[in-house]
Amino acid sequence: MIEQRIQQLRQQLQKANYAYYVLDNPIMEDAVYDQLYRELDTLEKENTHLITSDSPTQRVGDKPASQFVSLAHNIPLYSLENAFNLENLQAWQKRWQRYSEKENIESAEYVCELKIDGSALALTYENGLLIRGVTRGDGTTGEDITQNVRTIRSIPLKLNLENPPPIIEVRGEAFLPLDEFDRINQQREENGEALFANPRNAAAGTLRQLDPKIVDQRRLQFFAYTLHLETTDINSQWESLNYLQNSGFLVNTHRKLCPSLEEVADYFQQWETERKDLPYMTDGVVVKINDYSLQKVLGFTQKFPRWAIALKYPAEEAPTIVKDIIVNVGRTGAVTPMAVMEPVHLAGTTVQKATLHNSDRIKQLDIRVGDTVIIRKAGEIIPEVVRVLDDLRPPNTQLYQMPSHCPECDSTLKRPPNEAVTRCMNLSCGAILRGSLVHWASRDALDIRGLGEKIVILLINNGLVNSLADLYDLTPEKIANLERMGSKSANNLIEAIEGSKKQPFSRVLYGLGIRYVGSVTAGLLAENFPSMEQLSQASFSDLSSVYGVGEEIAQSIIDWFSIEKNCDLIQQLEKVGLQLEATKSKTPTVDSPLTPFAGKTFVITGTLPSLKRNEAKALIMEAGGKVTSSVSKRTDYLLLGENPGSKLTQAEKLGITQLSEAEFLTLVKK
Ligand SMILES: NC(=O)c1ccc[n+]([C@@H]2O[C@H](COP(=O)([O-])OP(=O)(O)OC[C@H]3O[C@@H](n4cnc5c(N)ncnc54)[C@H](O)[C@@H]3O)[C@@H](O)[C@H]2O)c1
Ligand SMILES: [Zn+2]
Repeated sequence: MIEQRIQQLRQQLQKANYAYYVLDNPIMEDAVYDQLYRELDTLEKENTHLITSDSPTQRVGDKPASQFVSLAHNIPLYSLENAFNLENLQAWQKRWQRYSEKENIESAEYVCELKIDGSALALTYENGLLIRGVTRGDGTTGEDITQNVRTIRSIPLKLNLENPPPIIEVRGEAFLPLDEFDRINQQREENGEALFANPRNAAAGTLRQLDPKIVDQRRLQFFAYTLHLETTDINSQWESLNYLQNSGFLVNTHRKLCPSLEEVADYFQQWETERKDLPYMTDGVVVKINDYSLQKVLGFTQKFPRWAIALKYPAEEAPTIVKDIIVNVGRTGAVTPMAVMEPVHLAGTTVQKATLHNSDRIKQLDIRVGDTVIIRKAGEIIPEVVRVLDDLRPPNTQLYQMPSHCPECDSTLKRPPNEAVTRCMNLSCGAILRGSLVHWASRDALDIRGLGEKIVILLINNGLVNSLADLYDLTPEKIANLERMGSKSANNLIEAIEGSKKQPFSRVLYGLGIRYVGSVTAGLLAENFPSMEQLSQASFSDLSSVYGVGEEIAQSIIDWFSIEKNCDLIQQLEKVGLQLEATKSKTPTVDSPLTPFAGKTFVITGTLPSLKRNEAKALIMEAGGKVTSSVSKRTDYLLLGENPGSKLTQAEKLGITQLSEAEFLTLVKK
């Protein structure tokens, strides 16, 4: 079993290496590669008899492709050990201290450098003149690309030194600045050529272009970070960087000399956000022991220097193994398949479940229990399975079939024509009732504190609640005996339920959980149809002609009121005293502190860093403002997110005030 996993991981990593190093066209994210690599490395360490010399853990990079002359490096170019968090970093410090028998020293001086995501080069200067430029290749042999290297403007052809040493070797990273990367890809798109996956691969591909003229047109740059020089004057990495800078190289200015590991941690955290504003890609921080004599004591493993480590930033994609596929029935009856996975760290949290959306998506992915999959989490959304790594599939897996019956109530599941979603159609299904109650009590709906999923399950299982309206028949006596309840919390809960009767009509409407009727739509509907009576009588065209209410929503409302059970529910809710009519809306006064945007018109464009569109809309409306979809002279504010569209251009033309999410939120909170 383990032997087979090791075999499969090796094959998968070799394939990835070939695509990455030889074709400059990666087949997976770096973070996914890194994690599969770690899995292999751990398995090999636990089973040392299974290590083979051709394993990807035993060598650096891959053999270069053959168009260029191969050259052996005088001094090998090593890879860097990876750390993925501050604990890894501390463990590394302990390791090198033990190795150097310097366990007693508190710490050491470290040089922190940004880890530039490009391609490593080794440059040789004889008597101050550039004579050779070689790629890293597999670390021992690279390709002679001197002609191409000569086109890079930040690489001096002649060193800026009065008495240059007879021979010096400089290493550093060739990279493409982001704007240049965009320009090249734009041009490639216009020419119908394949696009580069990322700036690193574009840089590596460019360096290995056979035509130096093309290389010259793509403005590669180079940061120098390693100096090999036979001299006694330079005793540390920090001094060598300054020497490189004085010799005419571009050395990254964001380097920092840190007296201890705490400063390293600060540097790492600082650049986690600031790196996003840099005009080039970085994927971490390289930490190097400053003192050359200590570096010498530590030396190298087969692959890495022991005196340096790359601390990488968390990724949004990671591989993991599927342990089970389950389905979840939501409050609308929608059946959502979910993958249950080996827990994995992703963008700062541990993840165990990912959505598989629906049966079409499952078919498309062909995901099976036992598969290794890549999951992704973008922003705050539930993680999803991006794809299956076929090469890592164990033998004898079974095709996954969606269940034909509801796991809650056992009624037959249906998939309406033209819909991707499978549904439980049984309106008395326990899952639907449970989901409806939780939604009813949720913050944006009736906001009933203390009525969470656990209590809802208890109420249903004890036969106390069979519909939303039953909540209002509960008494402290009826619920005081429930598990973990007690008389105090029983009283509180009943009080909270009672309090929900004062919640405005729009919240009741939202709380009903009619499909597509979110809290913003509920607000719009309540404004245009100020009572449940009026809403239930509204025709399709009445509904769909309301600004912001589309045909889909209109149909969904009509469908909802056509179900007898729903109409009964409305009657019961009316009887128990919920607000089924809107109270006269007060016109907000301009300087009311609760309505800082009274009468102001907003347009939202781009992706906001933390708020969803609907949340932003709701905040604006709560603060007395309104949201329209296009910019005009009447627009007061443009709420500006990332990748804005033409609305920004329009707003700039009209001189409309722009707000970032942060600025907006401070105004809202005033
Ligand atoms: N996506 C894939 O399929 C795939 C395949 C193979 C490798 N990879 C990636 O490549 C990595 C392994 O490649 P690697 O051996 O080049 O190691 P590495 O990228 O983890 O670290 C070594 C490299 O860092 C670079 N670097 C940037 N700034 C530096 C600085 N200031 N000081 C020193 N070095 C600096 C150098 O190019 C050096 O060669 C993996 O961790 C993985 O992320 C990805
Ligand atoms: Zn059901």
